[in-house]
Amino acid sequence: MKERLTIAMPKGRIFIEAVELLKKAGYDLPPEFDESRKLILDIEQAGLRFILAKPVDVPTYVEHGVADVGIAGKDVLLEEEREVYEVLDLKISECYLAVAGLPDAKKRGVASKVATKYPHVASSYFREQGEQVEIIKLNGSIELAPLIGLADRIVDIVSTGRTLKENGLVELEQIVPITSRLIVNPASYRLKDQMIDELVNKLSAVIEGGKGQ
Ligand SMILES: Nc1ncnc2c1ncn2[C@@H]1O[C@H](COP(=O)(O)OP(=O)(O)OP(=O)(O)O)[C@@H](O)[C@H]1O
Ligand SMILES: O=P(O)(O)OC[C@H]1O[C@H](OP(=O)(O)OP(=O)(O)O)[C@H](O)[C@@H]1O
Repeated sequence: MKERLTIAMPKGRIFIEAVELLKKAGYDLPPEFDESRKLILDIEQAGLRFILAKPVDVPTYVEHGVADVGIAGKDVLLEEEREVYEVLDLKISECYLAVAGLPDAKKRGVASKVATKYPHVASSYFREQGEQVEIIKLNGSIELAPLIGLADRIVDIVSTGRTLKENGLVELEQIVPITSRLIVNPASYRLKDQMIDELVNKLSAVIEGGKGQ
């Protein structure tokens, strides 16, 4: 039987750019890919199986080996710290993690509260800065926290800066630039090295080729 490679794809924002990248790399993805509500899609001739997961769960599927490879934002990889190899920067879904707050946030002083979807990244960052903060985990609408008095500052993704601006918040510090990465299960990397190398090489060619554009 032909060997099959299972790829964990993040639904949502990254999905469209990732599909475009795979198509440019020569993977003939059927039109149903863009429209389907199915969570498992097979491309028999190419020996590929795609599973569509919530972005934050992609490293979990790859760590457990039910997916051989996956596409995940660097933000998720930093937060989740899963046992996976990060093999390629796909240079898609660019954004960055930043500290933000109300314009007077820095003057607030001790017992500072920070709201975030990224408690691990945020606590490491403030520890490195030598600042003691209380981290409050939220799951979305992070910008609401300082407006409503739940926190003084937030750690969140910034892309266009529009969400901060429209809510009267300002960026205080940039933490780390973010792009999506190709991740690989360590055992799959040994057992399916040919298929994985082929995928990495084809994607690399597109990424390198796109640099000058
Ligand atoms: N403006 C942005 N806001 C959030 N994530 C972004 C942005 N731009 C790029 N990204 C990337 O996209 C990923 C999030 O994708 P998406 O918003 O679809 O998932 P999600 O946060 O799980 O969404 P939801 O919780 O609404 O399902 C992030 O991990 C990040 O790497
Ligand atoms: O700089 P911008 O281009 O405005 O993008 C950044 C915003 O987008 C994301 O939110 P998302 O739309 O994923 O909503 P949620 O996290 O609040 O669910 C992120 O958490 C910021 O709020």
